[in-house]
Amino acid sequence: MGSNKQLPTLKWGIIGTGLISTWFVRDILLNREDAKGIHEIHAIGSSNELKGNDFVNKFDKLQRNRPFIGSYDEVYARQDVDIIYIGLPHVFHKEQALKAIDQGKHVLVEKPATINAKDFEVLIKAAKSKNVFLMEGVWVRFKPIILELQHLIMKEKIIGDVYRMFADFGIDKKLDNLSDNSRLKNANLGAGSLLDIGIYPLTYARLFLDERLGDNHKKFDVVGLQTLRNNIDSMSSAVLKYEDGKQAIITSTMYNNSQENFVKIDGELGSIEIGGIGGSMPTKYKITFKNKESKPIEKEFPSQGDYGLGFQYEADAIAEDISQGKIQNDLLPLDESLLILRTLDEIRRQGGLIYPQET
Ligand SMILES: NC(=O)C1=CN([C@@H]2O[C@H](COP(=O)(O)OP(=O)(O)OC[C@H]3O[C@@H](n4cnc5c(N)ncnc54)[C@H](OP(=O)(O)O)[C@@H]3O)[C@@H](O)[C@H]2O)C=CC1
Ligand SMILES: O=C1OC[C@@H](O)[C@H](O)[C@H]1O
Repeated sequence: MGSNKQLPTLKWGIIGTGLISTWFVRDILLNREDAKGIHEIHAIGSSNELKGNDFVNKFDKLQRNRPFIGSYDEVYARQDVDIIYIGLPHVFHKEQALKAIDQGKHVLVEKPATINAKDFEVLIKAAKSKNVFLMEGVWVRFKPIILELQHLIMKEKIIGDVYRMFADFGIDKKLDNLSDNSRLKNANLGAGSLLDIGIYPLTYARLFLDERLGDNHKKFDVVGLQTLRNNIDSMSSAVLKYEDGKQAIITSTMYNNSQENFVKIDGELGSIEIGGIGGSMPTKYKITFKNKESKPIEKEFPSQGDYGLGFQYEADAIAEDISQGKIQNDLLPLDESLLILRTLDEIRRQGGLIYPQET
C-alpha cells in the first residue's frame, strides 16, 4: 500500500479477462475528481497469454504501464500486488480466493462469493486467519443511488413505513444459442438465474426492508420456487416475509429482460420505482405519493461514459477500508454475504437445484 495526494492506493491483480473484469478495470481506471482511492493494475492473470495481452490492449493506461501478464498463481505470488480481483465463473471463486488468501493477498471476489454458504464459511475462516481483507463484489450496494434511497426510505421515511416490495432481474440470455460451455448454461460452471442475477433482487430485499446487516438481521421466512431446465434454474421466484410482516417478492429469469423499472417499494405514504439499464445497474428513481397534492420526485443519476458503470465505488470503499486496517467492509460485511448465500441455498433447497460440485 502506498499513498498519493493522501488518497489510499491499491495495487490490483486481476484474475480472468472476461466481461466483468473488463467492466471493473475500465471503471477503476477512470480519471475522477471524486475518487476516494487510487487504483493501479499491476498484474493480469489469465488462462492464456494472448487473452491477457488482448485485455491489456483494451485500456490506454494499461498499454502505457504494461502490467505483468501470467497465470493466476503467478499473480498471487507477486510482491507488487496488494489485492486480487476474482472475475471468474462462480464455481472457481472458492479455490482461487483461497490461493490468493494463502499468499497473503486481500481479495475482492465477484458475486456470488461462492456457490453456497458452506464454501464461503471456508473463505471467511481463511481470510481471518491470514488477517486479510475479503469482500464479495456486490457493487450495487455501493452506488450513490442506492445509498440515497436507503437514506430516504429508512431515515427520512419518505414513503412512511414500507410494507412490501417487488424486485425482478430478467435477461433474455438466449440459452438455445449459447454454447454448452457457456458459464450461463453449464451447471458445471454454476449456471442458473438465481446465483447469476436473482442475487440482485434478494439484495434489494435486504437493502430496503431491513436496516440491520448480517448476524443482526431481522429474521425472515423464505418460500422459493424454481423452474429447472437442463439442470439449471431458468427461472426462480421467492417470497421473503420478515418477522415484522414486511414482504418482498423477488424473481429472476433467463427468458426475457425486466421492465425498465425493476424494483417497486410500497409504503403507507406512497411508492418508489427504481429503474435503469438492468437489475444490477439502477440509475433512476421515481417517488409517487398517495396524497395527490404532493408532486412526484424523480431523479436520474449519470452513468456510463466518463461516469463509468459504478464499480469504482466499491473499489474506493475497499481502498479506504484497507488503509484503515479493516478486513471487511461495513456496507457489505462478511456475515451479510453469508446470509445472502444461506438464503440462496434455501431457495435452491426448495427449488431442487443442486450443483454437481455439491453432490
Ligand atoms: N458484478 C457484476 O455486475 C457482474 C458480475 N459477474 C460475475 O463475474 C463472474 C464472471 O462472469 P463473466 O465475466 O460474465 O464471465 P466471462 O465468461 O465473460 O469471463 C470469465 C473468465 O474466467 C476465466 N475462466 C477460467 N476458466 C473458465 C472456464 N472454464 N469457463 C469460462 N471462463 C473461464 C476466463 O478468463 P481467462 O481465460 O483470461 O482466465 C474468462 O474470460 C461470475 O461469477 C459472475 O457472476 C458477471 C457479470 C456482471
Ligand atoms: O451480475 C450480473 O449482472 C449482469 C448480467 O449480465 C450478468 O450475467 C450477471 O453476472
